[in-house]
Amino acid sequence: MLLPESFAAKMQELLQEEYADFLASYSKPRYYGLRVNTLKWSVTEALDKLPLKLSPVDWVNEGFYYNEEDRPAKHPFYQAGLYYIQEPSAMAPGAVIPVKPGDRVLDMCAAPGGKSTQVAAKLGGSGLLVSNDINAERVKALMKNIDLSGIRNGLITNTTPEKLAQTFPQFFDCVLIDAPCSGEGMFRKNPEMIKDWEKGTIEQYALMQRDILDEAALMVRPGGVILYSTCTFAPEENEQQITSFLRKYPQFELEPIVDIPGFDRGKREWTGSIGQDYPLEHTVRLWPHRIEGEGHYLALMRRNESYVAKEGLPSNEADEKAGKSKLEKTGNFTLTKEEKRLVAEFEEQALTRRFLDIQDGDMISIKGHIYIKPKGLPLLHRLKVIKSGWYLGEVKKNRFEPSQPLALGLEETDVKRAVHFSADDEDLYRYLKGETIFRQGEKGWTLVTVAGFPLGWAKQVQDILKNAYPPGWRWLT
Ligand SMILES: C[S@@+](CC[C@H](N)C(=O)[O-])C[C@H]1O[C@@H](n2cnc3c(N)ncnc32)[C@H](O)[C@@H]1O
Repeated sequence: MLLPESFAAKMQELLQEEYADFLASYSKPRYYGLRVNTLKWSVTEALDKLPLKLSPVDWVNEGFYYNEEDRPAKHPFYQAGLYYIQEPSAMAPGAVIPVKPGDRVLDMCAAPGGKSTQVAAKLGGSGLLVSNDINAERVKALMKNIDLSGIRNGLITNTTPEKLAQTFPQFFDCVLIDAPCSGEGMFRKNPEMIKDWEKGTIEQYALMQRDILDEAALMVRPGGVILYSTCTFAPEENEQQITSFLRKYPQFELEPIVDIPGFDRGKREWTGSIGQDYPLEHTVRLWPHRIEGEGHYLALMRRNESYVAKEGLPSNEADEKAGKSKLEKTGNFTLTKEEKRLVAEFEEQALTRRFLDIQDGDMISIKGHIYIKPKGLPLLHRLKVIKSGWYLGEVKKNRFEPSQPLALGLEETDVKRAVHFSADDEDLYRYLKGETIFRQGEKGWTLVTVAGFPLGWAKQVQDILKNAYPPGWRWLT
């Protein structure tokens, strides 16, 4: 691989005697990884049932290497959200972030959802995950991955960090910033990134990262953490960025990231004189010549409990009032009597449980689209909200139509009717392609599964299983 000359020269200067090994790593093939989605099954069950040759990634219990030719994204288990395809080093931030069930977590730069889906598994269905990205196109992929993974306690937004900070002052236990960066660590995985790098973007990225970090600082509760990560080697975006942050926000302190064989420590010496007072060796560097994965940097910063905050928006009554009146104008979120009746009718016909037994949240209607919205959220009127919790389906004229995220967030035992296909059943492939399937069954909405794991809906009408697999999800070949 031909590396840009100035990049190579800078890395040689930084790495010195290690540079030869670093350079040699670019002649080796990249690694392929997947992460088991423990919201849906355990690692043991996955290892037992996945028809793939897997070997463990050292730094994440759910992470595995697979062989490229096995193409796990082409297996129906992928369509059931049983694993996420993720570059092994990219699993590190989600592995080290100290999220526990019940936490409130913000993933500020979330698309396409690698870290969000990992964090959601750590939350185990409780607490709140807000996944945001500023890029509307990328948010579509984020939404699909959140849906696929069966995440029910997630809010997806497409907004600026500034607006997030106005909405969520000192709100989160953990804020994850998987920052936009110059991407030097991804040259081997994606050589296209070299072209972007050659446009000379390190300084621009460093500014963007600084702005994102500024807003993040406002959203962490005392005692909470920020996990900052990049996939670049440039000290300007890593140790130097973190040093500037710590100088500006003395209420934050670096916390050591667990020692994992092969991980290197952040370097004070790469900050000139400014970083000398900060324990940058608590931060972590992943190098392609030291581990089986690409380049990354991680820093974990905890907000001091006892620090008296001057920042953060105090609750402002006038502002709350304006927000409420805007919400009232844009739609009343309480279900109408008719909507309640139709949702209850669906529950009665198709499910073994009531929605509100399944998750602790409020059922809301946004123009007939029914969600279970996580409890305890502030007013969201400043934000472009893409998805408010678990999307159950739509009330149409005289009927309720269940959604794809509903199917993927259910368990086999939650439904009255299901058709179970094995992974090699030809009818399963017909279903995934959107075709009608001829088979007998009891009339009504039927969950379709692969080996018991939900894939989507079909509607049994006489001897036909009418396919409700969403057009955008269908297999084309
Ligand atoms: C490294 S990628 C995130 C990858 C993602 N965390 C994952 O694991 O799949 C960085 C993301 O930051 C987003 N981004 C860039 N500037 C942003 C900003 N100011 N606020 C929020 N997101 C931003 C980009 O659209 C991009 O999707």
